[in-house]
Amino acid sequence: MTQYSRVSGSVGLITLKNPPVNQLSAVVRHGIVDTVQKALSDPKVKSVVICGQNGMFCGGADIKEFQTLANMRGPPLIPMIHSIEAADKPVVAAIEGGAFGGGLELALGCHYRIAHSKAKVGLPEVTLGLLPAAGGSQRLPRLIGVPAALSLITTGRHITAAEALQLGLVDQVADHNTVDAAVKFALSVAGQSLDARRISNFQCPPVPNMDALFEDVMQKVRTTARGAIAPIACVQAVRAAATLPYTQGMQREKELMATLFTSGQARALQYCFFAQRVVGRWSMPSGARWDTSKGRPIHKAAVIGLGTMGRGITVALAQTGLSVVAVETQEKQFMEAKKAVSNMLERGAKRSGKPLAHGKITYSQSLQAVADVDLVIEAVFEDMGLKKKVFQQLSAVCKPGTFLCTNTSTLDVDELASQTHQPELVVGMHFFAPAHIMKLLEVVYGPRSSPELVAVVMELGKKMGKVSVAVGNCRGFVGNRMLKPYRDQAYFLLEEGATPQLIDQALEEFGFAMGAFKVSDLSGLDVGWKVRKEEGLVQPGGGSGKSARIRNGVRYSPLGDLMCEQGRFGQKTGRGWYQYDKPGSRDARPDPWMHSFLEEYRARHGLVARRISNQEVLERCLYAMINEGFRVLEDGIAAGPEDIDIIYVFGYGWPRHRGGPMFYANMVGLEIVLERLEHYAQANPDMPTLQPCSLLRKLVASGSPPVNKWKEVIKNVRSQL
Ligand SMILES: CCC/C=C/C(=O)SCCNC(=O)CCNC(=O)[C@H](O)C(C)(C)COP(=O)([O-])OP(=O)([O-])OC[C@H]1O[C@@H](n2cnc3c(N)ncnc32)[C@H](O)[C@@H]1OP(=O)([O-])[O-]
Repeated sequence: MTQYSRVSGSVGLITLKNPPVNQLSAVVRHGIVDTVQKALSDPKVKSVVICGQNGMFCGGADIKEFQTLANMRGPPLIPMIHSIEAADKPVVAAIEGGAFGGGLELALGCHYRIAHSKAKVGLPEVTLGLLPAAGGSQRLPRLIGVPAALSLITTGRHITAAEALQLGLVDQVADHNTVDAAVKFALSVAGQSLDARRISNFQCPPVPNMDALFEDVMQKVRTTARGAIAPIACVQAVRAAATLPYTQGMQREKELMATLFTSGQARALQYCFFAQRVVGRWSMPSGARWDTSKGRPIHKAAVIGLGTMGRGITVALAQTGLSVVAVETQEKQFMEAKKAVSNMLERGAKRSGKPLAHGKITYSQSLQAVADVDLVIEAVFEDMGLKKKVFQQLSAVCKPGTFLCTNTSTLDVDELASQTHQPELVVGMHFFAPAHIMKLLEVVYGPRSSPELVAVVMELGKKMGKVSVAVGNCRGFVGNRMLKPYRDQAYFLLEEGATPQLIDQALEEFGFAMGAFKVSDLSGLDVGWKVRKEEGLVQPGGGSGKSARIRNGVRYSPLGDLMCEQGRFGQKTGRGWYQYDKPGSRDARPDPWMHSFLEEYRARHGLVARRISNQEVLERCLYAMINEGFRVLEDGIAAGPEDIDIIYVFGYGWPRHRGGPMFYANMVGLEIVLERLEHYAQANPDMPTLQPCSLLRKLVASGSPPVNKWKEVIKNVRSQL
């Protein structure tokens, strides 16, 4: 797992060999300790180079080893890195590919660092609920200063070799063979004094107003962390580096890490890391899979409809380098969209430093312009009649074999597919607004969709930098289907005595970016109203008598309809569940009007307001959503709990440090979730979404296995259906 050789006569070359990313598993740490010892005791060796095989320096500690402490055998990282730093022969890190986490900490223990120009480095431990606890939190601020170290350690962001050179994190950047460059460099520094190269001996560069700096950073981090504890511990560790001698700083680093390491948050974040990779290995109920289905290259794509979603999708496609035909038939929208897309591209280029992608887009007002494209994404208004028409036209205009995709967020993808000559070439591509920024893409296949098309779209998603999750077709797919019972419970709680701000506060304290009512104001109450009207659910004035709060035999809250009747559509009208300074403003303030509106509503329906606790808000909203998640699994709409969790983390603002709804249910305890659902279902027999799903019961009966073991139980439940 580590290879040792002597090169150029006097350089000991240590190569880390542990695919896929040369992670520092126990056997690699053993290898490093042994080979460093060998090099230092060999009189012929005057200097040492450490590199990684296959163009990758090191991806850090082996995250799989964190799952159980028992796995963490072998030499610990800290003394291993100390012994490298204390060596009396120069040690040079040759960084190709990347040096992340423990990998960068290893490099910081070396006396010199040479990076390839395409390499990236970073300390991403915070994203795994940890901190750089192999001396990284103490060495990095000593090397590059407190502000830059705080920025890297609290965000975990990866930086380029050029930025690392500018910060003084690496000493040299090589354009060609980095190992050769490092060997040459090692020969040139052999025999030189290392006193000034041991970072642990450095003082942190002084910072004016240090207390104010840390207070400011801590405040910002607390706001963005939304309850995550690792970013806060990272600030505390860097503060220790800035204020304490190295050994005491290391002690603080160790104490902070001990708290984080065993926290549920670290488990949740590490679960998310692996879940994100699991969803890439998609499968369909037909047995088609990611590794047996091959796509074909897409050279030219089209977007139909240039409203908000269509514009974002056009930008996302153009930024991958594809040629894009952007079609909008309405003159006014066409002109506005051209301008908006151009602005979005310019902003994107500025942000990323990548060249502008203007030339990639051709605009047209005619559907005929898409005749020669390989793939079309329809993004017209969310109306089944309109979408059906577009699909009929596309089927007639496009060349045979063109993949047709719809950006619908809830409508039936199979019904749209049935409008075309080749229904197997139709899938859903459910983007989230703004489509060029939001990471999630739900790829919705139907029973007839070809695996080739799913492979094409999953690959395209990857190129656009999306986290793509393949899911089956049903109303709302996975994300919006689970959102409905969550939102319904929020409405019911309002009827029972809560306020929008009480509910939102409970959800935001839990870690959601925004509570249910702020989200509703942002996306517009009129959107759901239109859908409910089409479904025949809306009664003027909300209806009267007992039936006003019942539709199709189940509980219904007309509150949203009443709000819309008053023109309260949310941010766009300056009034919604909250009030805003002016239409379009984002600063939500509680609206005293809401108090009398709710009181009057409750009086009309004979409801007596009661005190609602935060716990009840969380249990009712989240467990209803989780219960629907179990139904999604039972129905085979999602391949596994990881798919659901990744959808919620990347598309719905679910706090990543809580691992996604299904992981969270497991953390709470499935038996507790079941018991609370039974309790609420009994109290509300007209709310079927609170009736515990049979899969949840089966899992509890099977001893509540961990999430990664659910698939077995799900298979059994499905085979009995
Ligand atoms: C005291 C302790 C202090 C130190 C703490 C740390 O170092 S914490 C660690 C700090 N380090 C990090 O947080 C870095 C985490 N890693 C990354 O960010 C990226 O993997 C990458 C940028 C290194 C490569 O991106 P890419 O898109 O080229 O590739 P990809 O992402 O698809 O991964 C390929 C495969 O490698 C696997 N795997 C990867 N890393 C690890 C690991 N450390 N371990 C185990 N496995 C790892 C990954 O699961 C996947 O396996 P699969 O699914 O094929 O079976």
